[in-house]
Amino acid sequence: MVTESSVEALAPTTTPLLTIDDLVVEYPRPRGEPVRAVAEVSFDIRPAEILGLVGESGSGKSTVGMVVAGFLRACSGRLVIDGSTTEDWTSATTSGRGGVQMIFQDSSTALDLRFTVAACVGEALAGGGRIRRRHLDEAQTYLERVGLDPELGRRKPRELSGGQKQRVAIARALAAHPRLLVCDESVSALDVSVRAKILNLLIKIRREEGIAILFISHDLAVVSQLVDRVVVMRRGRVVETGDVDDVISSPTHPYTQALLAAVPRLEHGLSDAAQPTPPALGRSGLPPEEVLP
Ligand SMILES: Nc1ncnc2c1ncn2[C@@H]1O[C@H](COP(=O)(O)OP(=O)(O)OP(=O)(O)O)[C@@H](O)[C@H]1O
Repeated sequence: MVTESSVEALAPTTTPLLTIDDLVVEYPRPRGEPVRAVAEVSFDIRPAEILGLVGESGSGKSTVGMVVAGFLRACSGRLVIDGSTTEDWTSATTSGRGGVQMIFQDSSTALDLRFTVAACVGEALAGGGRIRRRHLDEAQTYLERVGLDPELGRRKPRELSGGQKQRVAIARALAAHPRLLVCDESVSALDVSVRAKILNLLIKIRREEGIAILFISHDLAVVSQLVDRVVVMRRGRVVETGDVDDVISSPTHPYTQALLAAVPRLEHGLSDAAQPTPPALGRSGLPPEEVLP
């Protein structure tokens, strides 16, 4: 378990957990030129850091997340994760990349709806092998870790609420012992109070388990509550990167300024008394406390 002081010791001079250099991704088309979705994207993620990836729809965020998680091949570029370099993109597989787990907006896509909740988590513990009694028993501890009653393990995913399903998806991801969690619009479909609870859970996971998180969202207001640093993408390219406090208080790129202007509750800064106070993140490198409502 990573303690607060050890997380502090990891930031920010430590070797990055993940480095992406000059990533280029194209989607082939049956006819005509391929679609270039991502061009020359570079950034890194430090151990136990929460990095936000923001931008409007179609800016390439999910594409980057899918490459990081190993579900999609890049055309060129370099990805170093935990010291091992990927340049041969033909090695990307549908089973994803070791050490990285991805959680989507619709958790149903990651859960086998025929299974019980315990079996969905147990499947990850079984590592592709047969799900045994001990995996189902151990699954209960993972359900508890994400704040679910282990009794829910007997249900099928369709018998759960959206927030509960998202917790199961997180439990399943944790069961695979990732170093990095890619969350792609993972809270976007949830109502405000459930969303806050899931954000708090991600904060707890980072604090207690030292897992880094790449948090993909079009919603700067949500991102500002959670992340240490932010990468802003537009039309497949990175336009701005920085500590979230700096980017929100003094955005340098006109596109970031426009994105911020489109978020009324951030317009007058994070200290707006009408809004929940976001955690003091970024500069200190300290893990945040659970301050969300
Ligand atoms: N399978 C695909 N085939 C062809 N083009 C694609 C495919 N998937 C995405 N694209 C294109 O790649 C670009 C980036 O898409 P991507 O989904 O990565 O953006 P995004 O920022 O995650 O958007 P959103 O927030 O709407 O999910 C877009 O122009 C999109 O139309």
